[in-house]
Amino acid sequence: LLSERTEQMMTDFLTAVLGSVVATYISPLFSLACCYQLPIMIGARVIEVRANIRRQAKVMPVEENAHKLASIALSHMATIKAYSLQHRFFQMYDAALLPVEHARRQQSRISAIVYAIQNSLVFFIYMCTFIVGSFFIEYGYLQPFDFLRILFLSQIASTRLAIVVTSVNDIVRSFVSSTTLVNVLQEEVPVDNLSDAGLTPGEFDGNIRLSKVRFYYPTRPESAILNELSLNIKAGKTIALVGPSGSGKSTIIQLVQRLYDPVSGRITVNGYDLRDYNLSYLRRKIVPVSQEPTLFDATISENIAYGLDPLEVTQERIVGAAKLANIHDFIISLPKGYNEPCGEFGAQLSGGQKQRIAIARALIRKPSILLLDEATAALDSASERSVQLALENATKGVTCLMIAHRLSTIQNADEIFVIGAGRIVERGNHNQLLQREGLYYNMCHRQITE
Ligand SMILES: Nc1ncnc2c1ncn2[C@@H]1O[C@H](COP(=O)(O)OP(=O)(O)OP(=O)(O)O)[C@@H](O)[C@H]1O
Repeated sequence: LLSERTEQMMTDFLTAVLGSVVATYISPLFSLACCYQLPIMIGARVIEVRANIRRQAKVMPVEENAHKLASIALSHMATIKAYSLQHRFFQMYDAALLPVEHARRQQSRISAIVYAIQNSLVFFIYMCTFIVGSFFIEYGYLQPFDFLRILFLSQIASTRLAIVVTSVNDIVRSFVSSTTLVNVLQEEVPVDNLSDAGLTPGEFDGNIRLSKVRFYYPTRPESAILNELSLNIKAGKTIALVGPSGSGKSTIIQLVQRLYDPVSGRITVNGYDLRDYNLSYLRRKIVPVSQEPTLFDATISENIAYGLDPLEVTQERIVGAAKLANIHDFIISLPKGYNEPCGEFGAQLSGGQKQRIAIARALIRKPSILLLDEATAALDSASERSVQLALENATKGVTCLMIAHRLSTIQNADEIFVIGAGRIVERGNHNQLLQREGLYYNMCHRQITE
Protein backbone atom coordinates (compact mmCIF):
# COMPACT_ATOMS: atom_id res chain seq x y z
CA LEU A 1 0.00 0.00 0.00
CA LEU A 2 2.84 2.27 0.98
CA SER A 3 4.66 1.64 -2.26
CA GLU A 4 1.43 2.21 -4.20
CA ARG A 5 0.86 5.55 -2.40
CA THR A 6 4.47 6.55 -2.99
CA GLU A 7 4.23 5.65 -6.66
CA GLN A 8 1.01 7.66 -6.93
CA MET A 9 2.65 10.64 -5.21
CA MET A 10 5.69 10.41 -7.42
CA THR A 11 3.51 10.28 -10.53
CA ASP A 12 1.45 13.24 -9.29
CA PHE A 13 4.60 15.14 -8.48
CA LEU A 14 6.16 14.47 -11.90
CA THR A 15 2.91 15.36 -13.67
CA ALA A 16 2.72 18.59 -11.70
CA VAL A 17 6.35 19.47 -12.52
CA LEU A 18 5.91 18.57 -16.18
CA GLY A 19 2.60 20.42 -16.35
CA SER A 20 4.16 23.44 -14.74
CA VAL A 21 7.13 23.37 -17.16
CA VAL A 22 4.77 23.01 -20.11
CA ALA A 23 2.55 25.76 -18.76
CA THR A 24 5.51 28.04 -18.02
CA TYR A 25 7.66 27.55 -21.08
CA ILE A 26 5.91 25.73 -23.86
CA SER A 27 2.31 26.84 -23.55
CA PRO A 28 2.96 30.57 -23.61
CA LEU A 29 5.17 30.20 -26.63
CA PHE A 30 2.64 27.88 -28.21
CA SER A 31 -0.12 30.32 -27.44
CA LEU A 32 1.94 33.17 -28.83
CA ALA A 33 2.78 31.27 -31.99
CA CYS A 34 -0.85 30.29 -32.36
CA CYS A 35 -1.92 33.86 -32.02
CA TYR A 36 0.33 34.89 -34.94
CA GLN A 37 1.35 37.96 -33.00
CA LEU A 38 5.03 37.82 -33.73
CA PRO A 39 4.88 36.79 -37.40
CA ILE A 40 2.12 39.27 -38.20
CA MET A 41 3.84 42.15 -36.45
CA ILE A 42 7.22 41.44 -37.98
CA GLY A 43 5.68 40.77 -41.39
CA ALA A 44 3.74 44.03 -41.30
CA ARG A 45 6.86 45.95 -40.31
CA VAL A 46 9.01 44.38 -43.01
CA ILE A 47 6.36 45.08 -45.66
CA GLU A 48 6.10 48.67 -44.47
CA VAL A 49 9.85 49.25 -44.45
CA ARG A 50 10.41 47.58 -47.81
CA ALA A 51 7.57 49.52 -49.41
CA ASN A 52 8.95 52.75 -47.99
CA ILE A 53 12.48 51.98 -49.12
CA ARG A 54 11.28 51.16 -52.65
CA ARG A 55 9.31 54.38 -52.73
CA GLN A 56 12.29 56.30 -51.34
CA ALA A 57 14.50 54.92 -54.14
CA LYS A 58 12.03 56.33 -56.65
CA VAL A 59 11.71 59.61 -54.81
CA MET A 60 15.41 60.28 -54.30
CA PRO A 61 16.28 61.25 -57.91
CA VAL A 62 13.17 63.47 -57.99
CA GLU A 63 14.25 65.13 -54.75
CA GLU A 64 17.76 65.58 -56.15
CA ASN A 65 16.28 67.30 -59.23
CA ALA A 66 14.35 69.66 -56.99
CA HIS A 67 17.52 70.42 -55.00
CA LYS A 68 19.47 71.04 -58.22
CA LEU A 69 16.73 73.36 -59.45
CA ALA A 70 16.83 75.26 -56.16
CA SER A 71 20.60 75.68 -56.29
CA ILE A 72 20.46 76.79 -59.97
CA ALA A 73 17.83 79.33 -58.98
CA LEU A 74 19.99 80.59 -56.10
CA SER A 75 23.15 80.95 -58.14
CA HIS A 76 21.36 82.64 -61.06
CA MET A 77 19.05 84.87 -59.07
CA ALA A 78 20.09 88.01 -60.94
CA THR A 79 19.36 86.43 -64.36
CA ILE A 80 16.04 85.07 -63.11
CA LYS A 81 14.98 88.50 -61.90
CA ALA A 82 16.25 90.21 -65.06
CA TYR A 83 14.17 87.95 -67.31
CA SER A 84 11.16 87.81 -64.89
CA LEU A 85 11.51 84.06 -64.61
CA GLN A 86 10.43 83.81 -60.96
CA HIS A 87 6.97 82.47 -61.77
CA ARG A 88 8.38 79.89 -64.21
CA PHE A 89 10.90 78.68 -61.61
CA PHE A 90 8.15 78.45 -58.96
CA GLN A 91 6.12 76.27 -61.34
CA MET A 92 9.11 74.10 -62.20
CA TYR A 93 9.95 73.68 -58.51
CA ASP A 94 6.32 72.84 -57.70
CA ALA A 95 6.22 70.31 -60.53
CA ALA A 96 9.49 68.77 -59.33
CA LEU A 97 8.12 68.39 -55.80
CA LEU A 98 4.72 66.95 -56.79
CA PRO A 99 5.91 63.31 -57.10
CA VAL A 100 7.72 63.71 -53.77
CA GLU A 101 4.52 64.86 -52.10
CA HIS A 102 2.59 61.96 -53.65
CA ALA A 103 5.18 59.42 -52.47
CA ARG A 104 5.30 60.89 -48.97
CA ARG A 105 1.50 60.65 -48.70
CA GLN A 106 1.65 56.98 -49.75
CA GLN A 107 4.36 56.35 -47.16
CA SER A 108 2.22 57.92 -44.44
CA ARG A 109 -0.78 55.80 -45.44
CA ILE A 110 1.24 52.57 -45.26
CA SER A 111 2.74 53.55 -41.90
CA ALA A 112 -0.72 54.40 -40.54
CA ILE A 113 -2.14 51.01 -41.60
CA VAL A 114 0.81 49.14 -40.05
CA TYR A 115 0.51 51.16 -36.84
CA ALA A 116 -3.22 50.38 -36.64
CA ILE A 117 -2.66 46.63 -37.21
CA GLN A 118 0.08 46.47 -34.61
CA ASN A 119 -1.91 48.21 -31.92
CA SER A 120 -5.22 46.48 -32.49
CA LEU A 121 -3.50 43.10 -32.79
CA VAL A 122 -2.64 43.05 -29.06
CA PHE A 123 -6.29 43.34 -28.11
CA PHE A 124 -7.30 40.83 -30.73
CA ILE A 125 -4.80 38.36 -29.26
CA TYR A 126 -6.19 38.89 -25.75
CA MET A 127 -9.61 38.11 -27.12
CA CYS A 128 -8.41 34.90 -28.82
CA THR A 129 -6.51 33.83 -25.68
CA PHE A 130 -9.63 34.28 -23.51
CA ILE A 131 -11.82 32.40 -25.98
CA VAL A 132 -9.38 29.50 -26.34
CA GLY A 133 -8.51 29.55 -22.60
CA SER A 134 -12.16 29.41 -21.49
CA PHE A 135 -12.71 26.53 -23.92
CA PHE A 136 -9.75 24.60 -22.44
CA ILE A 137 -10.84 25.32 -18.86
CA GLU A 138 -14.42 24.31 -19.60
CA TYR A 139 -13.34 20.93 -21.01
CA GLY A 140 -10.76 20.33 -18.26
CA TYR A 141 -7.63 20.63 -20.36
CA LEU A 142 -6.34 23.56 -18.34
CA GLN A 143 -6.58 24.74 -14.74
CA PRO A 144 -7.69 28.34 -14.23
CA PHE A 145 -4.43 28.99 -12.37
CA ASP A 146 -2.37 27.71 -15.33
CA PHE A 147 -4.39 29.86 -17.68
CA LEU A 148 -3.57 32.94 -15.60
CA ARG A 149 0.09 31.95 -15.66
CA ILE A 150 -0.02 31.65 -19.44
CA LEU A 151 -1.69 35.01 -19.72
CA PHE A 152 0.78 36.67 -17.38
CA LEU A 153 3.80 35.12 -19.13
CA SER A 154 2.48 35.91 -22.60
CA GLN A 155 2.15 39.54 -21.56
CA ILE A 156 5.77 39.65 -20.39
CA ALA A 157 6.92 37.82 -23.51
CA SER A 158 4.92 40.04 -25.85
CA THR A 159 6.35 43.21 -24.28
CA ARG A 160 9.86 41.85 -24.88
CA LEU A 161 8.95 40.76 -28.37
CA ALA A 162 7.43 44.15 -29.15
CA ILE A 163 10.88 45.62 -28.58
CA VAL A 164 12.28 43.16 -31.12
CA VAL A 165 9.55 44.09 -33.57
CA THR A 166 10.22 47.81 -33.29
CA SER A 167 13.88 47.11 -34.01
CA VAL A 168 12.97 45.29 -37.27
CA ASN A 169 12.38 48.71 -38.79
CA ASP A 170 15.88 49.84 -37.88
CA ILE A 171 17.47 46.51 -38.82
CA VAL A 172 15.98 46.55 -42.34
CA ARG A 173 16.81 50.25 -42.80
CA SER A 174 20.38 49.74 -41.57
CA PHE A 175 20.75 46.77 -43.88
CA VAL A 176 19.67 48.79 -46.91
CA SER A 177 21.75 51.84 -45.90
CA SER A 178 24.84 49.78 -45.14
CA THR A 179 24.54 48.01 -48.50
CA THR A 180 24.50 51.40 -50.26
CA LEU A 181 27.39 52.60 -48.09
CA VAL A 182 29.46 49.50 -48.76
CA ASN A 183 28.82 49.90 -52.51
CA VAL A 184 30.04 53.51 -52.34
CA LEU A 185 33.09 52.53 -50.30
CA GLN A 186 33.95 49.74 -52.71
CA GLU A 187 33.60 51.96 -55.78
CA GLU A 188 36.91 52.49 -57.53
CA VAL A 189 38.00 56.12 -57.45
CA PRO A 190 39.97 57.14 -60.58
CA VAL A 191 41.93 59.78 -58.65
CA ASP A 192 41.97 59.47 -54.86
CA ASN A 193 42.01 63.10 -53.68
CA LEU A 194 42.32 62.14 -50.02
CA SER A 195 45.31 59.85 -50.29
CA ASP A 196 48.35 60.73 -48.18
CA ALA A 197 50.64 58.61 -50.32
CA GLY A 198 53.00 59.92 -52.98
CA LEU A 199 56.09 61.99 -53.61
CA THR A 200 56.69 65.41 -52.07
CA PRO A 201 60.06 66.40 -53.57
CA GLY A 202 61.88 69.39 -52.07
CA GLU A 203 62.63 70.78 -55.54
CA PHE A 204 59.81 71.41 -57.99
CA ASP A 205 61.00 73.14 -61.13
CA GLY A 206 57.78 73.29 -63.18
CA ASN A 207 58.85 71.43 -66.35
CA ILE A 208 55.77 69.77 -67.86
CA ARG A 209 55.85 67.03 -70.47
CA LEU A 210 52.86 65.29 -72.06
CA SER A 211 53.88 62.17 -73.99
CA LYS A 212 51.41 60.54 -76.39
CA VAL A 213 48.47 61.31 -74.13
CA ARG A 214 45.18 59.73 -75.10
CA PHE A 215 42.08 60.69 -73.20
CA TYR A 216 38.31 60.40 -73.19
CA TYR A 217 35.91 61.32 -70.40
CA PRO A 218 34.64 58.33 -68.39
CA THR A 219 31.04 59.28 -69.25
CA ARG A 220 31.78 59.33 -73.01
CA PRO A 221 34.31 56.60 -73.76
CA GLU A 222 33.26 56.60 -77.41
CA SER A 223 34.57 60.11 -78.15
CA ALA A 224 38.32 60.55 -77.86
CA ILE A 225 39.24 64.07 -76.76
CA LEU A 226 43.04 63.84 -76.94
CA ASN A 227 44.78 61.65 -79.51
CA GLU A 228 48.39 60.80 -78.67
CA LEU A 229 49.04 64.44 -77.85
CA SER A 230 52.63 65.34 -76.93
CA LEU A 231 53.96 68.66 -75.74
CA ASN A 232 56.86 69.96 -73.75
CA ILE A 233 56.77 73.03 -71.52
CA LYS A 234 59.99 74.37 -70.02
CA ALA A 235 60.02 75.68 -66.44
CA GLY A 236 59.29 79.40 -66.11
CA LYS A 237 57.87 79.77 -69.62
CA THR A 238 54.44 81.07 -70.55
CA ILE A 239 52.64 78.79 -72.94
CA ALA A 240 49.30 79.44 -74.59
CA LEU A 241 46.82 76.86 -75.86
CA VAL A 242 44.50 78.03 -78.61
CA GLY A 243 42.15 76.24 -80.94
CA PRO A 244 38.52 75.87 -81.92
CA SER A 245 35.87 75.43 -79.24
CA GLY A 246 35.72 71.83 -78.01
CA SER A 247 39.20 70.96 -79.29
CA GLY A 248 40.35 69.87 -75.80
CA LYS A 249 42.23 72.85 -74.33
CA SER A 250 40.49 72.83 -70.93
CA THR A 251 40.84 69.05 -70.86
CA ILE A 252 44.64 69.44 -71.05
CA ILE A 253 44.51 71.84 -68.09
CA GLN A 254 42.39 69.39 -66.11
CA LEU A 255 44.83 66.57 -66.84
CA VAL A 256 47.79 68.68 -65.69
CA GLN A 257 45.86 69.37 -62.46
CA ARG A 258 45.33 65.62 -62.24
CA LEU A 259 41.57 65.90 -62.02
CA TYR A 260 41.65 62.94 -64.41
CA ASP A 261 44.35 60.49 -65.48
CA PRO A 262 45.18 59.91 -69.16
CA VAL A 263 43.80 56.70 -70.66
CA SER A 264 47.27 56.06 -72.08
CA GLY A 265 50.50 57.99 -72.36
CA ARG A 266 52.21 59.91 -69.57
CA ILE A 267 52.21 63.35 -68.03
CA THR A 268 55.37 64.18 -66.13
CA VAL A 269 56.10 67.26 -64.07
CA ASN A 270 59.55 67.89 -62.68
CA GLY A 271 60.55 64.53 -64.18
CA TYR A 272 58.05 62.45 -62.19
CA ASP A 273 54.80 60.96 -63.41
CA LEU A 274 51.85 62.98 -62.07
CA ARG A 275 50.41 59.76 -60.65
CA ASP A 276 53.41 59.38 -58.36
CA TYR A 277 52.90 62.68 -56.54
CA ASN A 278 51.12 63.28 -53.29
CA LEU A 279 47.96 65.02 -54.45
CA SER A 280 47.74 67.79 -51.86
CA TYR A 281 51.42 68.61 -52.51
CA LEU A 282 50.66 68.72 -56.25
CA ARG A 283 47.64 70.96 -55.72
CA ARG A 284 49.79 73.44 -53.79
CA LYS A 285 52.33 73.56 -56.63
CA ILE A 286 49.89 73.64 -59.57
CA VAL A 287 47.20 76.27 -59.10
CA PRO A 288 44.36 77.10 -61.51
CA VAL A 289 42.54 80.38 -62.12
CA SER A 290 39.38 79.86 -64.14
CA GLN A 291 37.06 82.09 -66.12
CA GLU A 292 34.46 82.22 -63.35
CA PRO A 293 36.29 81.88 -60.05
CA THR A 294 34.31 80.56 -57.11
CA LEU A 295 34.43 82.76 -54.05
CA PHE A 296 33.01 81.52 -50.77
CA ASP A 297 30.59 83.34 -48.52
CA ALA A 298 33.38 84.60 -46.27
CA THR A 299 35.55 87.71 -45.87
CA ILE A 300 38.08 88.77 -48.52
CA SER A 301 40.96 87.69 -46.25
CA GLU A 302 39.40 84.29 -45.67
CA ASN A 303 38.81 83.84 -49.40
CA ILE A 304 42.44 84.65 -50.23
CA ALA A 305 43.78 82.31 -47.55
CA TYR A 306 41.14 79.61 -48.08
CA GLY A 307 42.39 76.09 -47.40
CA LEU A 308 45.77 77.16 -46.02
CA ASP A 309 46.89 76.51 -42.47
CA PRO A 310 45.74 79.63 -40.50
CA LEU A 311 48.94 79.46 -38.42
CA GLU A 312 51.04 79.70 -41.59
CA VAL A 313 49.16 82.58 -43.17
CA THR A 314 49.95 86.04 -41.83
CA GLN A 315 48.00 89.17 -42.72
CA GLU A 316 51.21 90.40 -44.32
CA ARG A 317 51.19 87.47 -46.76
CA ILE A 318 47.54 88.09 -47.62
CA VAL A 319 48.22 91.78 -48.28
CA GLY A 320 51.32 90.88 -50.33
CA ALA A 321 49.31 88.53 -52.54
CA ALA A 322 46.54 91.13 -52.92
CA LYS A 323 49.08 93.78 -53.97
CA LEU A 324 50.57 91.46 -56.59
CA ALA A 325 47.06 90.69 -57.83
CA ASN A 326 46.39 94.41 -58.19
CA ILE A 327 43.39 94.37 -55.82
CA HIS A 328 44.86 95.82 -52.61
CA ASP A 329 43.79 99.43 -53.29
CA PHE A 330 40.23 98.36 -53.95
CA ILE A 331 40.12 96.20 -50.78
CA ILE A 332 41.32 98.97 -48.46
CA SER A 333 38.73 101.35 -49.96
CA LEU A 334 35.95 99.06 -48.62
CA PRO A 335 34.38 99.92 -45.22
CA LYS A 336 35.70 96.76 -43.56
CA GLY A 337 38.78 96.39 -45.76
CA TYR A 338 40.06 92.83 -45.77
CA ASN A 339 37.20 91.83 -43.45
CA GLU A 340 34.55 92.84 -45.96
CA PRO A 341 32.31 89.85 -46.79
CA CYS A 342 32.34 88.68 -50.42
CA GLY A 343 28.69 87.50 -50.29
CA GLU A 344 27.36 84.20 -51.56
CA PHE A 345 29.37 83.18 -54.67
CA GLY A 346 31.15 86.57 -54.40
CA ALA A 347 27.86 88.33 -55.25
CA GLN A 348 29.01 91.61 -53.68
CA LEU A 349 31.94 92.00 -56.10
CA SER A 350 32.34 92.71 -59.81
CA GLY A 351 33.70 90.07 -62.22
CA GLY A 352 37.12 91.77 -62.40
CA GLN A 353 37.35 92.12 -58.60
CA LYS A 354 36.44 88.47 -58.10
CA GLN A 355 39.02 87.47 -60.67
CA ARG A 356 41.79 89.48 -58.98
CA ILE A 357 40.89 88.01 -55.57
CA ALA A 358 41.10 84.57 -57.18
CA ILE A 359 44.54 85.51 -58.56
CA ALA A 360 45.60 86.63 -55.05
CA ARG A 361 44.33 83.27 -53.75
CA ALA A 362 46.51 81.53 -56.33
CA LEU A 363 49.57 83.71 -55.65
CA ILE A 364 49.55 83.30 -51.86
CA ARG A 365 50.22 79.60 -52.48
CA LYS A 366 53.43 80.51 -54.33
CA PRO A 367 52.66 78.09 -57.16
CA SER A 368 55.30 76.68 -59.49
CA ILE A 369 52.76 76.19 -62.26
CA LEU A 370 49.86 78.51 -62.93
CA LEU A 371 46.95 77.34 -65.08
CA LEU A 372 44.83 80.13 -66.53
CA ASP A 373 41.67 78.95 -68.26
CA GLU A 374 40.31 82.01 -70.06
CA ALA A 375 40.93 84.08 -66.96
CA THR A 376 40.01 87.36 -68.63
CA ALA A 377 37.30 86.15 -71.01
CA ALA A 378 34.34 87.28 -68.92
CA LEU A 379 35.63 90.82 -68.33
CA ASP A 380 35.09 94.17 -70.01
CA SER A 381 38.16 95.88 -71.42
CA ALA A 382 38.76 98.13 -68.33
CA SER A 383 38.64 95.16 -65.92
CA GLU A 384 40.63 93.07 -68.38
CA ARG A 385 43.51 95.57 -68.25
CA SER A 386 43.74 95.47 -64.46
CA VAL A 387 43.44 91.66 -64.40
CA GLN A 388 46.02 91.43 -67.19
CA LEU A 389 48.38 93.51 -65.06
CA ALA A 390 47.72 91.16 -62.12
CA LEU A 391 48.46 88.18 -64.35
CA GLU A 392 51.72 89.68 -65.60
CA ASN A 393 52.82 89.90 -61.95
CA ALA A 394 51.51 86.42 -61.25
CA THR A 395 53.29 84.71 -64.13
CA LYS A 396 56.77 86.09 -63.36
CA GLY A 397 59.11 83.22 -62.66
CA VAL A 398 56.47 80.48 -62.80
CA THR A 399 55.48 78.07 -65.54
CA CYS A 400 52.24 79.34 -66.95
CA LEU A 401 49.83 77.41 -69.12
CA MET A 402 47.05 79.63 -70.40
CA ILE A 403 44.01 79.35 -72.60
CA ALA A 404 42.60 82.43 -74.24
CA HIS A 405 40.03 83.02 -76.91
CA ARG A 406 41.02 86.65 -77.35
CA LEU A 407 44.29 86.08 -79.15
CA SER A 408 45.49 89.62 -78.38
CA THR A 409 46.01 88.50 -74.75
CA ILE A 410 48.51 85.76 -75.61
CA GLN A 411 50.72 87.46 -78.18
CA ASN A 412 53.58 87.70 -75.70
CA ALA A 413 53.50 84.00 -74.79
CA ASP A 414 56.84 82.21 -75.23
CA GLU A 415 55.17 79.52 -77.28
CA ILE A 416 51.67 79.01 -78.64
CA PHE A 417 50.24 75.53 -79.28
CA VAL A 418 47.30 75.32 -81.66
CA ILE A 419 45.10 72.33 -80.78
CA GLY A 420 42.84 70.69 -83.33
CA ALA A 421 40.99 67.39 -83.04
CA GLY A 422 42.89 66.40 -79.90
CA ARG A 423 46.35 66.97 -81.42
CA ILE A 424 48.81 69.80 -81.79
CA VAL A 425 48.47 71.11 -85.29
CA GLU A 426 50.75 74.18 -85.09
CA ARG A 427 53.30 75.55 -82.67
CA GLY A 428 55.57 78.58 -82.42
CA ASN A 429 55.45 82.15 -81.17
CA HIS A 430 52.92 84.69 -82.39
CA ASN A 431 55.08 85.99 -85.29
CA GLN A 432 56.17 82.53 -86.43
CA LEU A 433 52.57 81.33 -86.50
CA LEU A 434 51.39 84.38 -88.42
CA GLN A 435 54.08 83.74 -91.03
CA ARG A 436 52.86 80.16 -91.50
CA GLU A 437 49.45 81.47 -92.53
CA GLY A 438 47.76 78.41 -91.10
CA LEU A 439 44.98 77.88 -88.55
CA TYR A 440 46.37 80.46 -86.08
CA TYR A 441 46.71 83.05 -88.82
CA ASN A 442 43.09 82.46 -89.85
CA MET A 443 41.87 82.69 -86.24
CA CYS A 444 43.72 86.01 -85.75
CA HIS A 445 42.42 87.32 -89.03
CA ARG A 446 38.83 86.40 -88.11
CA GLN A 447 39.11 88.16 -84.74
CA ILE A 448 40.49 91.36 -86.31
CA THR A 449 37.66 91.52 -88.85
CA GLU A 450 34.92 90.68 -86.28
N1 LIG B 1 33.07 66.36 -68.02
C1 LIG B 1 32.93 66.05 -69.31
N2 LIG B 1 32.35 64.89 -69.66
C2 LIG B 1 32.20 64.55 -70.96
N3 LIG B 1 32.65 65.30 -72.00
C3 LIG B 1 33.23 66.46 -71.70
C4 LIG B 1 33.41 66.90 -70.34
N4 LIG B 1 34.05 68.10 -70.37
C5 LIG B 1 34.25 68.40 -71.67
N5 LIG B 1 33.77 67.43 -72.46
C6 LIG B 1 33.86 67.37 -73.93
O1 LIG B 1 35.23 67.34 -74.28
C7 LIG B 1 35.47 68.10 -75.42
C8 LIG B 1 36.63 69.05 -75.16
O2 LIG B 1 36.20 69.96 -74.17
P1 LIG B 1 37.15 71.13 -73.63
O3 LIG B 1 36.39 71.86 -72.58
O4 LIG B 1 38.46 70.56 -73.29
O5 LIG B 1 37.28 72.02 -74.95
P2 LIG B 1 37.90 73.45 -75.12
O6 LIG B 1 38.84 73.37 -76.27
O7 LIG B 1 38.45 73.95 -73.83
O8 LIG B 1 36.58 74.26 -75.52
P3 LIG B 1 36.23 75.80 -75.27
O9 LIG B 1 37.23 76.58 -76.03
O10 LIG B 1 34.85 75.93 -75.83
O11 LIG B 1 36.28 76.03 -73.80
C9 LIG B 1 34.17 68.79 -75.78
O12 LIG B 1 33.60 68.13 -76.87
C10 LIG B 1 33.30 68.64 -74.57
O13 LIG B 1 31.95 68.48 -74.91
